[in-house]
Amino acid sequence: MPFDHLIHQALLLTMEPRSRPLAHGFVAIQGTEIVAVGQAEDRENLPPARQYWDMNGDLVMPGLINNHCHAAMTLFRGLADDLPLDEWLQQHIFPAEARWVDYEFVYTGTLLAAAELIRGGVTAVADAYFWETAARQAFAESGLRGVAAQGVIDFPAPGVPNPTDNIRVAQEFIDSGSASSPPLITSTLFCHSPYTCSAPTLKQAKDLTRQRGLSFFIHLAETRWEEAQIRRQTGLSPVAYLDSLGILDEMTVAAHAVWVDPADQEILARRGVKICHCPECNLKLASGVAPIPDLLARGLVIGLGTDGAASNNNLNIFGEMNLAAKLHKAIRLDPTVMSAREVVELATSKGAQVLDLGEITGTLTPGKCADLIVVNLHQPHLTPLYDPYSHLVYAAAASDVQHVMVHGRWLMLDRRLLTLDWPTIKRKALALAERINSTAARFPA
Ligand SMILES: CSC[C@H]1O[C@@H](n2cnc3c(O)ncnc32)[C@H](O)[C@@H]1O
Ligand SMILES: [Zn+2]
Repeated sequence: MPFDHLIHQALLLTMEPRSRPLAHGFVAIQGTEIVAVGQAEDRENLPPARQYWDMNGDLVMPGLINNHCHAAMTLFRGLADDLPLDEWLQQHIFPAEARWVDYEFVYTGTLLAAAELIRGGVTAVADAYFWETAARQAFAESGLRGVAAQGVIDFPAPGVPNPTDNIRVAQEFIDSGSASSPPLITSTLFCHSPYTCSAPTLKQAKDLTRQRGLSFFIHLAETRWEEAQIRRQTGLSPVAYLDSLGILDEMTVAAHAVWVDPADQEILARRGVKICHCPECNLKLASGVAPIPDLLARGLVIGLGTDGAASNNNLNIFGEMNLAAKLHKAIRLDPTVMSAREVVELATSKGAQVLDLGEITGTLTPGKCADLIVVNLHQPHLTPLYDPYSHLVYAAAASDVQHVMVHGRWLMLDRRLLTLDWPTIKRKALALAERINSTAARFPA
């Protein structure tokens, strides 16, 4: 029986442990699944395919994974810049969210984000926001894989005016997801932070995700302000505080982990907490630099994330790879840390493990889902090529992604989006932005 797609004549990165780049590589796909991977000479025993895709030497690799995003915040991009996190959040973003964020805002903003993510080679994303049912719907339409997490915070929030309802709303979101959501999207919750969620809220939220076997997400140890605040309130660091509540385990994903001293690092490693490194957002908000080489040396599983477009200000994982590779070299005065290969692993195979999707995606392996991207190497800035990992991290751009496939389905071919109606998304996004712009009290004090 013929299989569906044969992607061939590729420079292939499978991203399996210890794998090497394969020249004249191929990937055979049946339905949603990869059925064979190899080099030209291994093709002889393969049945014919329904469709052949000659990549003419372009790079084929697993899709990139964005481990931390607030997709709908694309509609707040550039609204408030050049501020520290506490001021950015409390005086600008929370008031703007209170005023503007509803189902339609989140739906449109997430479609806008999905377009940017796909065009940047992302095939799986972990999102967290309010009105997350709208985000889940938008992701489902886009064809992206991902985790949609309903935000939990002990303040009035969009769609959850009374904070005492926050866990109930998250539970309903999770349960409606397992009943009806498309198989590519997992539904869970995201506790905003140790400084905006009370101890009972954190414990209830963790209990809920434990009962359902889901990942628990949180912004953790992001700023020096947070560190000082939690120490003042509890006498413990943010990491030690969450550990004292029983929150930390291998199904906990901590975004940022900037202010983690060796004792915190030891706790994170012992509990098997997964980390999402967001270097660009941490630089822009001047939050600091997470000690990623130390955390990697302790064996933690780490992925990369952009955070939202209002604090980054893009959803570009190529940019995160580039920064993650260079930042730690400069801080440590050591160019050997964070090799290009290691950084591409964070953006692919390790990123999938962070989202508990390691069995499903993150490497080009027979039996896993066909989530892959094709990078156009036939360009001046990528010619000649000695080391594909080097080009991906130090030379390539998001716009070099030519084709994107998720779950055996092309989402983009020759940079044309196939699942999303870009003119409609653009029109709706501009209409919402016009309303935001026309308000005199854009930044209520
Ligand atoms: C419950 S998650 C959504 C919530 O988080 C806010 N947010 C976005 N980026 C950050 C960040 O880097 N640190 C803390 N909070 C952030 C977002 O505006 C939503 O209110
Ligand atoms: Zn965030």
